[in-house]
Order: sequence, then C-alpha cells, then structure tokens
Amino acid sequence: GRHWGYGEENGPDAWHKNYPIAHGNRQSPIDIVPEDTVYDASLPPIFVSYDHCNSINICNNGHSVTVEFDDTDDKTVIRAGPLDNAYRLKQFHFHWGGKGSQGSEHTVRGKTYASELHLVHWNADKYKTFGEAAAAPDGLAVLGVFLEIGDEHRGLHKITDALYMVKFKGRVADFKGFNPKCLLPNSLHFWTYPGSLTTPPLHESVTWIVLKEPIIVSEKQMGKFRMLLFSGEEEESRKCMENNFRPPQPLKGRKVLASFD
Ligand SMILES: NS(=O)(=O)c1ccc(C(=O)NCc2cc(F)ccc2F)cc1
Ligand SMILES: [Zn+2]
Repeated sequence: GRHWGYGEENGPDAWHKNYPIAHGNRQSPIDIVPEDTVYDASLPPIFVSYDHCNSINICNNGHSVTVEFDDTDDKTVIRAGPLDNAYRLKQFHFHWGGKGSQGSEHTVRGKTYASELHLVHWNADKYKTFGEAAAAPDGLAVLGVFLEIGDEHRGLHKITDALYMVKFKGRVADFKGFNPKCLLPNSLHFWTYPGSLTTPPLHESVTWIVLKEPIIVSEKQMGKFRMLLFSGEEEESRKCMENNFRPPQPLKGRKVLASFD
C-alpha cells in the first residue's frame, strides 16, 4: 500500500520516493568494519542513568513493538561518550528477522545478528520537544544493542510475556515499571558515528552509539516477536511482523569512532 513498510512494494528500496533523504550523506544503518574504525582515547565512556526509570506502555505501531517512557524530566538519560548534552530516553524498540540470524540493522564486517534493540533518546537540553529534536543534526542519540541467539535472557521475559497484548497494529497496553538497564550487556564499549533514523522520515539527526557486546536471547524468545502482526485486527491479510530492518547504507566518507582499542 501507499504507507511505508517492509514489503515488496513499500519497503526500504521504495522509501526514497516519499523520503528523498533516503539517498542522503548520513543515512543509517551502516556496516561497521572494526579495522576501519578509529580508536579515540579522548572519547569518555557513556554514562547511562536509568535508575529512576519508568516505562509507561508497550505499543505495536505497525512497524515494530515500542516501549515508551515518561520523558517530562531528566529521570532517564544517557550522557558523555560522544554526546555534549544529556539525552532523555523516549522509547525503545526492536528490529528482527525471520528464521535464522538475519534481523539486525547495523552489521559488523558483514555479520548480521538476529535482532537489534534501539534505545531512543533526545537532546532535551537544547530542544523543547522530541519532534523538534528529531529534525536537528544533534537532536537524537540512539543506543544500539545486538541480540544474539543462545540461552534465554531473564530481562527480556517481561517484554516477550507482554507481546500477546499488542499482537495487532495500533494496540497499546499498560507496561509500567520496566527498567531497560537489564537489557544492556556487561561492557559499554561502543562504536559511534553520525547517522539517521532507520525508518521514515529518515531524518539525519541521530548520533549512533552501537555497543560491541551483544546480549544473548533464546530462539523461543525471538519467536514471540514474530507472533506480532504488521496488520490491524480489522485487516483480513495477517502478516507476521518480521524482517522489519533496513539494510546497511553507504558510509559516504563518514568516520566511525571506537571507544576501545
Ligand atoms: N530505528 S531508529 O531508532 O532509527 C528510529 C527511532 C525513532 C523513530 C521515530 O520516533 N519515528 C517517529 C517520529 C519521527 C520524527 F522525526 C518525529 C516524530 C516522530 F514521532 C524512528 C526510527
Ligand atoms: Zn530502530
């Protein structure tokens, strides 16, 4: 249909028709080639302050499943690393594949992971609303975490057990008290580069911070994401929500910095 998605007609290769920035100079995701990254010893570690964190709801927006947060004050922020300000957590969501290990958006030397978690933050020091920040070159910071298949992840259970409530596009359900700190790996070593939203409107407003260490989740847990539907309850065509990832985009001369040697 007309609206963008991940299908044959409306997928990533067609997005440029309504969103010409798709062919811009700082598009995301990218393939990260560790040998080509630059270790920057002056890059401080990222500082994740998720302690007074409170999720509000979980939502199927027809493209992914999103957990939203109260971003009316600086309760849940990331700072430091490549960032000059504190960036407030607004939501997190996932991208994933079908069977097998495709599904992540960023890749590492061509390696894809089964899924990728995006924790979306906005620069509330400089901008009044998320929408305003999302249109500014230093407006957003997204923390990317790879998900690899292995043993089950104890923190992910709360999310996969809630997915039945938002099976259909447009469904929203209460989802309070979830702290995404439990979804972070042990190491906060990261790569960082200037990029974009990986879905329309594809705004070039994201400082990407991609963690090197994946978290491990089970195939069973990933399977629960694939029970979600792209389609609404009233639609007759029931399409499983899977392969909702954009492939890597041209680097166009950008430098990828590494926080570790
Ligand atoms: N996959 S990703 O982490 O890169 C990503 C993060 C956030 C959004 C988003 O907020 N879209 C809606 C949206 C965009 C705007 F630019 C302004 C408002 C708004 F709701 C899209 C993609
Ligand atoms: Zn995303």
